[in-house]
Amino acid sequence: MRKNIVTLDLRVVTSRFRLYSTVSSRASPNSPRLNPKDRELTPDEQEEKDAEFRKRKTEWKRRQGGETFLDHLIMHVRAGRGGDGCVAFHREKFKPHGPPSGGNGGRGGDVYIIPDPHLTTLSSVPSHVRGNAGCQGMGTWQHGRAGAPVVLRVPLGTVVRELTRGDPRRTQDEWEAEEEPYVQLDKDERRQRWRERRWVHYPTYEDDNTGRSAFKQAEWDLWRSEREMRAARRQRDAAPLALDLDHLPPDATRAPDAPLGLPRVRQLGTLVASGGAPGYGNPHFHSTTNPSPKFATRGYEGERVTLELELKLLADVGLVGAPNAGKSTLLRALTGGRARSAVAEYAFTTLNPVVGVVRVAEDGSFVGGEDGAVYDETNVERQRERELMESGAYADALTRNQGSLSQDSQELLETFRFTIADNPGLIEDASDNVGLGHSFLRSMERSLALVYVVDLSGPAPWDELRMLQDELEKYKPGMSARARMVIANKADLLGSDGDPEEVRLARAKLVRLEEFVRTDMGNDDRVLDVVPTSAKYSQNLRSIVHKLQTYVEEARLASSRTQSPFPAFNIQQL
Ligand SMILES: Nc1nc2c(ncn2[C@@H]2O[C@H](COP(=O)(O)OP(=O)(O)OP(=O)(O)O)[C@@H](O)[C@H]2O)c(=O)[nH]1
Ligand SMILES: [Mg+2]
Repeated sequence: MRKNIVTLDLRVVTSRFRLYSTVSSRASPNSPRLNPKDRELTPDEQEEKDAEFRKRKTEWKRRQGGETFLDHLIMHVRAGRGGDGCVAFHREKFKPHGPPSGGNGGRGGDVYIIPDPHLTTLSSVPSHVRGNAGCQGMGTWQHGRAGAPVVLRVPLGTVVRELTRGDPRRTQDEWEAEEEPYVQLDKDERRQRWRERRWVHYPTYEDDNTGRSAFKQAEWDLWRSEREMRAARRQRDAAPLALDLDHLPPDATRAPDAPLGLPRVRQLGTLVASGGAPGYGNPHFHSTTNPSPKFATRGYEGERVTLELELKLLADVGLVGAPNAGKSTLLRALTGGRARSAVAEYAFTTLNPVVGVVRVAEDGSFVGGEDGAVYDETNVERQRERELMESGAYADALTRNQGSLSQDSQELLETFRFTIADNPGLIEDASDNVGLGHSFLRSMERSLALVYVVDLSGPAPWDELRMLQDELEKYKPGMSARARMVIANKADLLGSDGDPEEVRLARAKLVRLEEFVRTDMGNDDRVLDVVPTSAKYSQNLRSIVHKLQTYVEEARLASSRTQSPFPAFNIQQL
């Protein structure tokens, strides 16, 4: 009793303390005790803070040598374990020997995988996944709750492969893992262990159970069903999982004949590991010959699989260039500012590849590509936007829908569309993980065409170009053969003041670059196109889009010819 009072007192003290602490944390913002760090920042200070944060992030990422852009991952998945069955008997007044009433266990939780368009790298995807276990059955016929499914979200464009037996990176499956500790034991001991793992006995009845014929029969049945489960698992090995998650699953919907008002079914994606089978409660073993079964079974382990995840970005064209060449600016200009790629004057602004869609109309114009539109650094644009907002310029502005009406007419004429990927900057010796490394090039391996972006205002764009080509070759021999064009960006910086001498020098520089490309970079069958442009001021973008469209069309045609789903039609056979 004394002890209870002390506990009660303590509780009062803690609740008072809690009350006090909530009051003090809600102090008014003008209170002199407020931490100066919590003061609201002015927009300029906020901008500065953001820039500082982004720079620190870049530095951190550079120190990792690009290894934080994960496009390859080995994932170990374990589905949930099934819940154990329960041994219980019903108890009621005037009924001393009630019927068996132990509930079954719950099924172990499954593990599913689904593509998510909001993710861009595999770094947020866990490498070890465990499903939720099913709950145990309980007395009074209460079945255990099934384990909730785990849904793994991976970026759109992820390829999932199950590792098969014999692959050193694969971990044991559930049956192998269960047997491993007992390999050294003799037959009787193994049988004994198996029994311990599979059965739940009514307290003190274990020895009695094992001598009964009903138990032996149940054991034999269990053994047979287990053999079938093992065989089914082995069959699964023969057809390992292979998924190409490059399409979003259709919207979550009801079945067409479902009654109105029923909630929509949540999309779970594809099943990768199913949860373990649950154990049976003792009523399952009830029969005329065994009216009072004092045993139940335990749940099984869930499936264990090892998956290899690889992220392939689904871009038709990949931009390759040194840091600060203007790749992100170009992507934004080509997509009318829709692709959200950060642009800033410091190197390695882009940390992960970003994909944008270029939509081309019949007359060669493309959505958003007005001549002379300016795509400045992202923070400058944000600042300008904020100033407009504060000046009230948006008060009478058209809404987004009204504004896009004029664009809609253009979109109606859209005849071709392709995707283009902006990449982090590539520098010399990226293959030794300098800068951001070059692991991001893996996602470019399958793109139909590569485009070099160089800074024409730099001292020697040709050296930059040679370095880019060498790095591509170091990453994968033959990769540079996929390059089709050189974009000489920042042409606006040359001869901009109209001085004829400057203009002449700029022309000479471009001619020298073209000469270099023709003599040193072309392969036997084709010479790369060289196009001067200014991504920032949207100059000469139409011809770039036209050329890109031609490359993509050619490559799509070639690949559809090589992988035709229809066998060649032979008229002689008719
Ligand atoms: N004058 C001029 N400046 C440009 C042009 N294109 C880009 N810039 C500027 O060059 C700087 C770098 O541009 P980004 O687009 O971030 O370059 P990036 O190649 O994506 O750089 P990383 O992401 O760091 O590899 C920014 O300050 C841009 O405003 C251009 O055509 N003309
Ligand atoms: Mg960039």
